Parts: sequence; C-alpha cells; structure tokens
Amino acid sequence: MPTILGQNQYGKAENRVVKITRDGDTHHIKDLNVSVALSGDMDDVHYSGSNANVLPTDTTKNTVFAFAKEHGIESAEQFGIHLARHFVSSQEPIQVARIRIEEYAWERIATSDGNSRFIGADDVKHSFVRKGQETRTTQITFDGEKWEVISGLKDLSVMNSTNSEFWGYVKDKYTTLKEAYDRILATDVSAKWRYNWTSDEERMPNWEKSYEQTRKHMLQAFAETYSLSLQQTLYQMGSRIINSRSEIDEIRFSLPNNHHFLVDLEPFGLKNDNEVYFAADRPYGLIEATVLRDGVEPKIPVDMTNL
Ligand SMILES: O=c1[nH]c(=O)c2[nH]c(=O)[nH]c2[nH]1
Repeated sequence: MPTILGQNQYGKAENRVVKITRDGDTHHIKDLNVSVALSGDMDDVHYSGSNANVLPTDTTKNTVFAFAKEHGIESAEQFGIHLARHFVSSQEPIQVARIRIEEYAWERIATSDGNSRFIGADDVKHSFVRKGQETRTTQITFDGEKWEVISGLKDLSVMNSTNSEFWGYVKDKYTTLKEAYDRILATDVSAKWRYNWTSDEERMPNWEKSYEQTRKHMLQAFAETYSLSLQQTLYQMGSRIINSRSEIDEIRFSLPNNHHFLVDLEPFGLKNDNEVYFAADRPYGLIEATVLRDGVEPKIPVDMTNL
C-alpha cells in the first residue's frame, strides 16, 4: 500500500526547569515545564532515516536550560518567544516551533515572626509553598463508644532555595553522590495526624482551626529549619506540631525528596552559579517517619500516609 507522511513534529517534551534568581538573600523562583515541538523539512528522516536536518531533541533540551541562564525567565511568554525565535531563525529546515509552557507558581511562606508579603523579614526570603490547594483528608472510626480521628493533608509542595545541606553520609563502592553544602530542599508533604479526642465525654477539638494551625506550624518549621537532611526537617515539622497542638498526639509524614540537579552549562561556556536546575520527577528519595508525644502508643498505620 502506498503511503505518504502527514503532519509531523518533534522535540523534547516536559523540560522541568527551575531558575532561582538570587537578589542578595532574597530569592525568586521560576518553575516551568517546557515542551518543544519543531516542524519543517523533515521528510527525509521519516522516509530514509537521514538525520541531516534533525537538530537532536537532546539539543532542544539543552537550549531550554542554557536560555534560562543566558536570558533569564522574565515570564513564560517571554521565555517561550525567545526559544521559538531561536529554533526557527537558527535552523534552516525548521519552519515552525511550538513551545508549550506550564508554570507552577510559588508563594513565600509566612514565618512565625513575619508576614509573607513583608520581604524584609529575615526568614521569608527563600522558603516557598506552591500555589494551589493541597488536599485535606480525614478518617473517622467509631465503635459505638470510642472515636478515632486521623486527619491529614497531601500534595502540599514546599521548597527552600537555600539553608539545606547533605554530607557526612556513609560511602561505599556504589556511592557517587557529591556532598552538598547548599542545595535546594523540595518536597510534597503527605501527613496524617491523630487526635487524642476519643470520647463524647471530652471536649471536641475545633477541627477547622486545628487544620489551619497544623498546616501553619508545618510550613513554618519547614521554612525555619536549617536542614542537614530531609529526615531532620521532618522531625522538626512533627515536633513543632506536637509541641504546639495539644489535641494531636501523633503525626506521620511521607516526604519525597524532589531532587533538583544543577545543570552543567560549561559545555555552552556558561557558568551555573546555583541558578538553573533540572527538577527530576523520579526516582526520588522517600523519607517517612512518625513523630509522637512521649508516652503515647503509635496508632497511625505506617502505610496510610499517602491515602
Ligand atoms: O536529605 C536527604 N536524606 C537522605 O537520606 C538522602 N539520601 C540522598 O541520596 N540524598 C539525601 N537527602
């Protein structure tokens, strides 16, 4: 059967580029998901396999990261326009460049002695919570006599653009990880906490207020902990909640370590001074632990955290 080639396009999809602009110790984040689709004179590669007109998709990826450094990311539109113009004007066979960008917005975390809108406060300069709501969860069990309430949240994305280190770990013959003295710490918090209210005889907690305060303490502890590991940060988050909220006896966290790798821009003659990162989606470290009020029995099932 005779066939002909129809519409075709190619490029690297979903380049997760994170650009940190460090204005003194006030940091600004641009977090984009950039997909490049190029089309033009690409008959030969499909019909005969000649790559003579093919700019590799790998190069389109490199261009995204290099442009983040060279031109900055003023807005998704400005960044996309730069990229599209570059591909069409620098590559003779390419006639159309389509750049799709999703932008993930981040807000500064309001810390215990500051307001997020007041950037003068020392500790709100490099801690962010992703815009858009997390999911709130609860599970209630009643046997006719006793209540058990386990509430929580998931998909609360947070990031510290500094004040995170990781070093001094065990090294064996398979260890390649470089020690980090200034890294990005990012996670999507899943947490479940158990209320110590168990009977109609006791005063019921104010559920709305408790949720709001627990979330607040969780965020503030994340922002205010100078982190030597995600494990240490987790413990700080949990103990801040147990110490501040008498209605909660136990909290379990499941924290993915959302790795941000510095992109090597040396091959393009560019210095990456902790500015341009590749936000990897997998694999990720997964750090899980329960923090308990001293003397109480743990009751949150260990594999419940992600529900
Ligand atoms: O905070 C961290 N904890 C780890 O256990 C770990 N392991 C790793 O490779 N990176 C990190 N980061």
